[in-house]
Amino acid sequence: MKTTNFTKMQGLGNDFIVLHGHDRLPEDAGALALRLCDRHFGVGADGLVFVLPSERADYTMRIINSDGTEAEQCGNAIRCAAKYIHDKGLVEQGRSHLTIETIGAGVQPVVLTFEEGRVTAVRVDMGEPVLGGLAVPTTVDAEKIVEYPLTVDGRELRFTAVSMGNPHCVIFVDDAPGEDLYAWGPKLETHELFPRKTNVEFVTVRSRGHADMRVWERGAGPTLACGTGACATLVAGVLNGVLDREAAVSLKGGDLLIEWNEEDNRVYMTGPAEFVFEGSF
Ligand SMILES: N[C@@H](CCC[C@H](N)C(=O)O)C(=O)O
Repeated sequence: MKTTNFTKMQGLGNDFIVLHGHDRLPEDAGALALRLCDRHFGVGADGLVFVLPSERADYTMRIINSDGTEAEQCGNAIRCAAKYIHDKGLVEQGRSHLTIETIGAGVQPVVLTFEEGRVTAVRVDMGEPVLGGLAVPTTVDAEKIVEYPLTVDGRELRFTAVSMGNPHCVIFVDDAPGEDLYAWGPKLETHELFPRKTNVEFVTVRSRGHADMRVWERGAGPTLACGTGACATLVAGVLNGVLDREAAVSLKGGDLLIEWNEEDNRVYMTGPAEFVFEGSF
């Protein structure tokens, strides 16, 4: 029987099973993610991450959600992939600048921070945000997608749709940590307004430089952190005039520093990545 080695990693508690050694995404990647990500019958994770060869960058990262669907992009996973690529010796040791290709954001430059030769933090160029973008149908005017009204089960909400390569629906509320994600997450994720479904972020702004965010992820449910969600939150906060272009976004699993640069229009995310354990199946 064939044995495959894996590495369990996490970025702010958003956890992944990382596989390396395939020359392309396997055809059964979705089925494998469903089996391995299961927290009772498998290894347990929010997603399955493949570190693959790239013709345009140092490596390619592909991410399959725990429900078996592929996501275009994942902020926490790309930091984990960067640490994996360096610390496992896939590039020369001590090299601080890498490029990683994703299907949602193309070639993404990343900058590594080291302690005792090991990566502790990663700054990722997450690309240019798109207002609306693939988050909403083409029939909705992108200019109107800031604080767009939506009624779900009698609750009147307003959301800002931002694509960071993957779709996000950002909702500003009074008490994000108090939101019942299980009640509202699935209804918003699968709402007919979002053609490719959506990640859902509830956000409470604490100051112009700090917001609390809770997330219900498309294809994974409630996770402890979402990097692309934190980026979408910052962009939505700037567009709504409530956040500065650089802010800390506090998630259940910890904080991310997000910057939306005025000059190049790109979003930069900085945060940690860690190994958890190794195994085989
Ligand atoms: N946890 C992620 C996003 C993972 C993909 C997402 N569930 C989707 O389907 O778009 C992050 O850190 O960005």
